Amino acid sequence: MTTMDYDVIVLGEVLLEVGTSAVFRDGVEARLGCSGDALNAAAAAAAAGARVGLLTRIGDDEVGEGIVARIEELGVDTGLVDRTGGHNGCYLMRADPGGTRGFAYMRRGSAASGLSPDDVRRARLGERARCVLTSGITAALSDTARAAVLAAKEAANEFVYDPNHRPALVGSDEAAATLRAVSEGAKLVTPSHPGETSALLGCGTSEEAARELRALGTEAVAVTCGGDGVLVEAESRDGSWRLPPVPARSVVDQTGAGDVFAGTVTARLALGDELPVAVGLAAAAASLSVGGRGGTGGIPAIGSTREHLATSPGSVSCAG
Ligand SMILES: Nc1ncnc2c1ncn2[C@@H]1O[C@H](COP(=O)(O)OP(=O)(O)OP(=O)(O)O)[C@@H](O)[C@H]1O
Ligand SMILES: O=C(O)C(=O)C[C@H](O)[C@H](O)CO
Repeated sequence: MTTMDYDVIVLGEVLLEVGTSAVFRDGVEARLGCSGDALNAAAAAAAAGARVGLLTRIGDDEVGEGIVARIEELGVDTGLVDRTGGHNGCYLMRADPGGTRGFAYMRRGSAASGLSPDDVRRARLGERARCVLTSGITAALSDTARAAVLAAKEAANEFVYDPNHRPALVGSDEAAATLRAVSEGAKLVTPSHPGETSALLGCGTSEEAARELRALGTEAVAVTCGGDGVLVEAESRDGSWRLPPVPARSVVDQTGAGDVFAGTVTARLALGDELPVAVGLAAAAASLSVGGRGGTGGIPAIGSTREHLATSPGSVSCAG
């Protein structure tokens, strides 16, 4: 096997994150961070042991400097980052005491919304990465960003897609069309249930959604069901199988749990784990991540993830 520069390249936008525990008003206390589904997933993939590059555009200003420094601090390579003109995207994130969140975006016209197939061509994904991970949020940034997602699907050796539907960014018909366009031949698709399975696939159960995506030609599907575990359907198995929930030690903020799942499972598959092992580790990492604040606040190192999975009731083996 030839040596590649990266195990995983993640395509998407990094956002400034302004986190509060109250509805926004003048003078409310807030916590500033860096997040966005692409960074959350890339950081999780790096924490899971992969060599990860982020393919994105970041504003060529002081805020952008801070964002690049944070990406590197999270163990993610910035060699594919284009420091371009324009402002960085931002979002207000409110986490209620139970961990449920609300988002408000300020990202229209952001630097990363200029992502295009040219960025994908320049990155030489097929030569440089075992696996590419991107999402419905990336495709919703702009028409050119959606084209970049489609180009990434074509160029990638292996392609993982997290539908991450955000109705504030894109209508469900367009998001569903993108999901259908990228599903054929994808290595893995990770919709969440019931939100995305119903809005994008019109399915009432996780099993139905998994079957629908498999019929579109996806090699494997992992439907994430919040605290209720993960439903997996793959080529190599008879029908579907369900990973029991990996109970969280504490639930502070569920923002980014799905991104941590997607980043971890992609990393572990790229590193050669079998699907059941990769899914188990991803669920354990996501379960730990809800104990921290913000999209990158609670991402565990792989050792803690393995230990958490091993001590979870009904745990599956994570050897290897
Ligand atoms: N309360 C919880 N307890 C344990 N594990 C959780 C909990 N919430 C989420 N998880 C883990 O995270 C995975 C992803 O969660 P979920 O299905 O809510 O993703 P999501 O809606 O895509 O999240 P996001 O869009 O914020 O990234 C779940 O399958 C589960 O493994
Ligand atoms: O990337 C985005 O658009 C976000 O909404 C930021 C959040 O961290 C992300 O959605 C959590 O999954």
